[in-house]
Amino acid sequence: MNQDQLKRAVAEAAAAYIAPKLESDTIVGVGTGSTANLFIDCLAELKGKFDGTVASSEASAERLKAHGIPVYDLNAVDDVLVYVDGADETDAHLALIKGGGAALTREKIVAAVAQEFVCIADESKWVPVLGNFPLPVEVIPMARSHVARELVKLGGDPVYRQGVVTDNGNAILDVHNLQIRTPIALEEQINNIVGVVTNGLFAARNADVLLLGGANGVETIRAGEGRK
Ligand SMILES: O=C(CO)[C@H](O)[C@H](O)COP(=O)(O)O
Repeated sequence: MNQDQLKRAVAEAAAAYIAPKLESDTIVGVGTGSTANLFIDCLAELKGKFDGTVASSEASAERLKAHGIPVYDLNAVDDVLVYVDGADETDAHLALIKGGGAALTREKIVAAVAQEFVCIADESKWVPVLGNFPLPVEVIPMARSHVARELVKLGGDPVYRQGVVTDNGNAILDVHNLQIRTPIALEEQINNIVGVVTNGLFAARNADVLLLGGANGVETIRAGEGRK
């Protein structure tokens, strides 16, 4: 299977994973990116079996609405049963790098609210140590140079993502050349830099379940259990 087929397989697996949990009042959190888009298409098949969704980006909200799936403001819902989203990298603890699609802040908010975070990824995203994928950091535009200098002090090489404005009106710095051996500590350290909105490490709130698509099909990996 090529990468697109693997993405489709994990999207279908996610729909099958959540289907038995859905009730008429269920709100599903929906992520952003090409894998999440395929999940949205699968979710359309389950329309009517749940109440609606909250989306982690304007792009995902548009795709959901195009399928006729209700999209709620997060402030209007009490509970998100499950959040399904892709990732740019995952380690064996299901700590993630996300934000390749610049939606990291809203993704982190919906993941924080959700009872369960199901990550969907193809095998290329599985890494021994996070950091080969440049770590996205969302910054308030006027703080961009300050934050970049602080990121250099942490050993990274920040690169301004030209021409990208997040859904929140902010800029993205992609931090290259980090070997992230203590993701929870680094996530906190970067978030403490004045001017940072958030960074793409999902380590303090990692995924609970990873549906990983590879040559042998889709593996279900639970946080704390490792790969069988
Ligand atoms: O974090 C994200 C968007 O901000 C995506 O989940 C991540 O970039 C993976 O994208 P794709 O499924 O297209 O490989």
